[in-house]
Amino acid sequence: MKKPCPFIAVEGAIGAGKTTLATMLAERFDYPLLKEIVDENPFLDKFYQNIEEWAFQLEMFFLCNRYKQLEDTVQNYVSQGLPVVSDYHIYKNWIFAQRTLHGDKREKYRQIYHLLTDDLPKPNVIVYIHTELATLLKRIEKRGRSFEQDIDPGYLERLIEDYEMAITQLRTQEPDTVIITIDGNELDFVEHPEHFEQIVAKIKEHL
Ligand SMILES: Nc1ncnc2c1ncn2[C@@H]1O[C@H](COP(=O)(O)OP(=O)(O)O)[C@@H](O)[C@H]1O
Ligand SMILES: Nc1nc2c(ncn2[C@H]2C[C@H](O)[C@@H](COP(=O)(O)O)O2)c(=O)[nH]1
Repeated sequence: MKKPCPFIAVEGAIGAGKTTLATMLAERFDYPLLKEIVDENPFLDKFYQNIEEWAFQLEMFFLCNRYKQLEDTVQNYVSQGLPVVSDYHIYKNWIFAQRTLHGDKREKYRQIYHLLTDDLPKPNVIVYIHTELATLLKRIEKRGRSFEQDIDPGYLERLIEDYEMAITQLRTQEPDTVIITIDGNELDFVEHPEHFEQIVAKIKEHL
């Protein structure tokens, strides 16, 4: 059977190395790169100062932006049979929203999330970087975004667990999606070219 055109998403918690790896993969495979725009987000700074107060605005902002980006990606690449690599999967909206929203607001968000995303094509390959808290903290510090420097380690710890659960669920809910898990503590694709080659080889098995 003919394999579908690659639509690869790199996922993992904050600072896992998604953008770095997605950029390297796009270059290696010569695929267009779909990248999250973070610096223009007007709510992130406020969100980290008061999560309860700003969570709904922030989650809706991410959802609307990603919906627009995904719509464009489908139109420009996926529906034309062209490959693409992205540094996120749309499902991450729901992973974060379940962590940051509660009660009525979560339910409203859930309905809007499904309305917007259920009928959109999803990535057929997910490269999931699993990384421990200590590594995430180091990378967040290295990246140096001021608003992320005081992130509660407890929040990151819970996100790591949320990601683990979400990936397990996706394996069951979407058995046709290839999910490649990378140990982000052991495999250092930045410092060790041979580690990057291992990741490329694993992906190639599924293309
Ligand atoms: N394997 C790695 N080894 C060392 N530094 C890394 C590695 N992966 C990413 N980084 C660095 O960590 C920071 C966060 O990486 P980034 O790709 O922005 O993560 P994410 O997109 O998952 O939030 C950046 O400064 C990046 O250069
Ligand atoms: N509450 C949410 N925060 C999000 C979401 N997507 C990203 N983020 C935050 C996490 C980082 O501070 C920053 C950039 O994300 P990276 O994973 O690329 O480091 O934005 C979200 O959907 N909800």
